[in-house]
Amino acid sequence: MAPSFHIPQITLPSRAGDAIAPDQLDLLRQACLDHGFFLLNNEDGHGGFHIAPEQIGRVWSAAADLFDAPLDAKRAVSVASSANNRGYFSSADHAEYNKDPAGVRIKDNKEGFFFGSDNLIAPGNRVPAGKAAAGTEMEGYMEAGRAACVAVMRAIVTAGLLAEAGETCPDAFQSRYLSDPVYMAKCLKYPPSNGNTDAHTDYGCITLLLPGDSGLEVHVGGAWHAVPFAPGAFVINFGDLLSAWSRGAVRSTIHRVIYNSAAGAPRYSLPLFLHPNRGTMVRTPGGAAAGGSVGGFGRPVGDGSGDVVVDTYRWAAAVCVDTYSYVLSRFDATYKHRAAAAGAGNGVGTHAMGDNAGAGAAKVDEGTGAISTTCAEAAKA
Ligand SMILES: O=C(O)CCC(=O)C(=O)O
Ligand SMILES: [Fe+2]
Repeated sequence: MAPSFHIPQITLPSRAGDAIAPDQLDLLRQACLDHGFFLLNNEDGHGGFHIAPEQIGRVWSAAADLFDAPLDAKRAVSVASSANNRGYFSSADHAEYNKDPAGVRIKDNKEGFFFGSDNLIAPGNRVPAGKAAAGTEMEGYMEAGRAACVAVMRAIVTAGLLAEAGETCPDAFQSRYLSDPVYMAKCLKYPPSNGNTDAHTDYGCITLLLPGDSGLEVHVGGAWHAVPFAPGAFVINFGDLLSAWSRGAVRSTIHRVIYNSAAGAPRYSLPLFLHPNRGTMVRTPGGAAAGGSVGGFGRPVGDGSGDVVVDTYRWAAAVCVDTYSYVLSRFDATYKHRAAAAGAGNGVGTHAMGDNAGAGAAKVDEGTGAISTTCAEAAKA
């Protein structure tokens, strides 16, 4: 049966250990099971997560400032000329990745700046000459967004969605996997007409998106649905890695952006992608090859509606995935310069795992499985 389509707006505490309201936890759990999208309130009061409106205002100004740099200055810090995958990119720097279930093609024509945490390949973000202040603002926003992602990951564990991986304690989960997470943010700009992002799934654990306008769509129940735009709220969605980690309980769903502005304004957006600490191994469920259901959640491979969650099960066999190598493998698959480097054999793009179990098998460590945890906080939930 096709999942129901409702995108709830949820309030979560930002402080580790603060209780999550039971009704909010229920909404979050259902959204994860159905389609993996919800809106996260960014508000103060009743313990709600809060990034100050002043900081949000500053980061939007910083985004506009970065793109205002002359094209030459942007190209001088091209992601293609960086050793750590940082800097300016356009659709020309990306490999094709359209995943529209019906094969519909839209032209991806956004541009962006890629920022990352220091533990992602090597430290050092790159911004055009004269834009250092905007870069610092983006880095400050990434820190605030990282905390929001950690709060959501704790809620996922509290909601029991990682129980099949043996993870039921938010404190243990946070200290084991999120004490020094790997993360990246993209500062994106879409043109006023036909501003698009191809249909895709995100590949990591959690995406915290600050959209500047409507245009985001998600494929559920065989059809595209608009994700509501609520100014000031974040959109949260989940990637292939968390979907696999949760044995399919948390959905990684195909989405895209189609943007046309009546006012002739560009669309800016700020997605932030969080991955666990380097060294984290995740045991995936397998099952895609057998075509059977996966884990006690009984999630079938696809739901017959066309919004096949096949990437959830990108690993046909149950394997232990080195999450950091996996992230790099996705860079190799999606950024042309990294694929080229891998082909040239210079060692930059040699993480050829992730898309198929065969290549991933080199990274398998079957001895590293999930670790059971229980604690009072989970028991309370
Ligand atoms: O710009 C948006 O609203 C969404 C972008 C997105 O899906 C992504 O970067 O993964
Ligand atoms: Fe995305």
